[in-house]
Amino acid sequence: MKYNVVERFTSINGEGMKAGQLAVFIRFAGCNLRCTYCDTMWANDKDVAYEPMTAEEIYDYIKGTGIVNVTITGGEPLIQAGVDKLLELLSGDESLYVEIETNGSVPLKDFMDLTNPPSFTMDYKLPSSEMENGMEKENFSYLTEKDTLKFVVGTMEDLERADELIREHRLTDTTNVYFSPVYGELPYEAIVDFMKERNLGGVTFQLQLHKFVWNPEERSV
Ligand SMILES: C[S@@+](CC[C@H](N)C(=O)[O-])C[C@H]1O[C@@H](n2cnc3c(N)ncnc32)[C@H](O)[C@@H]1O
Ligand SMILES: Nc1nc2[nH]cc(C(=O)O)c2c(=O)[nH]1
Ligand code: SF4
Ligand SMILES: [Mg+2]
Repeated sequence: MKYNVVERFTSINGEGMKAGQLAVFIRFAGCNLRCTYCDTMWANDKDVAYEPMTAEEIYDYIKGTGIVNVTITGGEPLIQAGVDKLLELLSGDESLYVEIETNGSVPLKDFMDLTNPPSFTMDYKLPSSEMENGMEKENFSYLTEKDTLKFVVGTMEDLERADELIREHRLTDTTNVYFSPVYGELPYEAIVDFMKERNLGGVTFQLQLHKFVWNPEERSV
């Protein structure tokens, strides 16, 4: 079994609960969605160059870095054939903290009986992504305090929809809820003002750190 790896690199994690910490990134090719704002659409091009790697080769690369935080991303990692086998291998190494960045369209129930499961950082695609119809709402019930639900917000309509979902599904009671701005869209102050007006105490506002350390277009950072 080989996986189509378009990027493998070390950096600081720019997002989520491990933001600011060193992490190893494995980025897979291909995605089943086409978000309007995607900053990694190049990885979803049908002709994108990739390095075929076995699960063992990926594991050896990760261990060779000496970094314990691992982010498996893409593209969409959970549509990769045999990804459960890779996750099983990685989950066998208790010294690793494995995070999966996933787009909310793939049923998480298929990954619930992994020993030592990874931390799922799951998007819910809001209206401005034009991909909300692809969302698997049942996934909300699989997210726990070890996971993250990320709302990437580009418009005030996105914020209103996120607030509606947070309240309807009581999301901040069960998982870590993040607001992350679509880069260059809404003023950050507008998002914080919205959080204050709606008393969204359980939500974490994040910025993609790597887009402030490097050029926002830079790859492998
Ligand atoms: C490139 S995606 C790959 C993982 C998965 N396909 C997903 O969408 O969650 C990684 C993260 O970057 C976010 N992202 C993509 N483009 C962005 C942008 N222009 N501004 C802010 N976040 C963005 C996605 O929403 C997702 O949370
Ligand atoms: N530094 C850095 N941190 C990240 N966290 C999640 C990323 C992603 O593209 O999934 C990412 C990324 O692309 N770069
Ligand atoms: S799901 Fe993720 S990789 Fe796919 S288009 Fe959207 S942001 Fe890009
Ligand atoms: Mg990224």
